[in-house]
Amino acid sequence: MRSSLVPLGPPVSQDRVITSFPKCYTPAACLQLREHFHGQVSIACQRRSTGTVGEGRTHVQDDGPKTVLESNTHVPRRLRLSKVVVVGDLYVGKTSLIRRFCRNVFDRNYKATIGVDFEIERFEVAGIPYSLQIWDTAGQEKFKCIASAYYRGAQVIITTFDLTDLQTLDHTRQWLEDALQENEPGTCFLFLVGTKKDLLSGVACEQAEVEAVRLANEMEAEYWCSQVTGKQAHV
Ligand SMILES: Nc1nc2c(ncn2[C@@H]2O[C@H](COP(=O)(O)OP(=O)(O)OP(=O)(O)O)[C@@H](O)[C@H]2O)c(=O)[nH]1
Repeated sequence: MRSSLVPLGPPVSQDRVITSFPKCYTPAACLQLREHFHGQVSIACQRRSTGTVGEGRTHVQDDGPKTVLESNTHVPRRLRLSKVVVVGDLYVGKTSLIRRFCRNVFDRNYKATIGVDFEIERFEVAGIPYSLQIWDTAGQEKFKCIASAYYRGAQVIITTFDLTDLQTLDHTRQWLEDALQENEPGTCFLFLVGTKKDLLSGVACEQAEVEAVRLANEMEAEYWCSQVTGKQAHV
């Protein structure tokens, strides 16, 4: 079935088109992909998940109700969008992580984030356009109150620390607490990300990761590590 939503902007890059799903999230579970699903239910689901998308009309014809979502390019449509907030101490690599993910670049020169910044990354999930709005916050204490104004309404909180500096891991609990304070309990997916894995190896790395996994379990977050340098970038 053809997606009835009008994509905004240029086509989504191939690596952002998601057609395979983890167990339980099969394409068959997506209403918009079911050929014989009742049109009115499909349109209701599309509306529900987007708020305002789909200025559709329902035509009742002789052979039963048929729903047509018409693309009206003059009417701005709201994107399906999730807000991701990245927090953590200064210099741990938040900006580098986001820039590698969104632009596939890495810069060794440190330029402190002033306040906040954000990137929009577009995906296509089961034929439906979907975007992540990724907020990069400043780690410097003096910008904390500016950055924290942007924590509200997050669906995902990524708390970062530097694997080579375990003090930054100790501080993650506070960063997470601050971000959670601005959001309804139980509404955010939580991740703890250890950065700069390329700078650490052997026992030191194992020890840092054991500690991080333990803390992630306590925070009910999922632990990941990253290295965003060179061609071996890995998140
Ligand atoms: N070797 C290595 N260096 C990294 C990695 N990620 C970031 N860096 C370096 O670490 C420094 C700090 O990175 P940023 O991404 O600017 O740190 P930040 O957390 O955004 O800093 P603030 O904006 O001050 O909060 C930069 O010099 C980066 O080049 C990594 O995976 N490996």
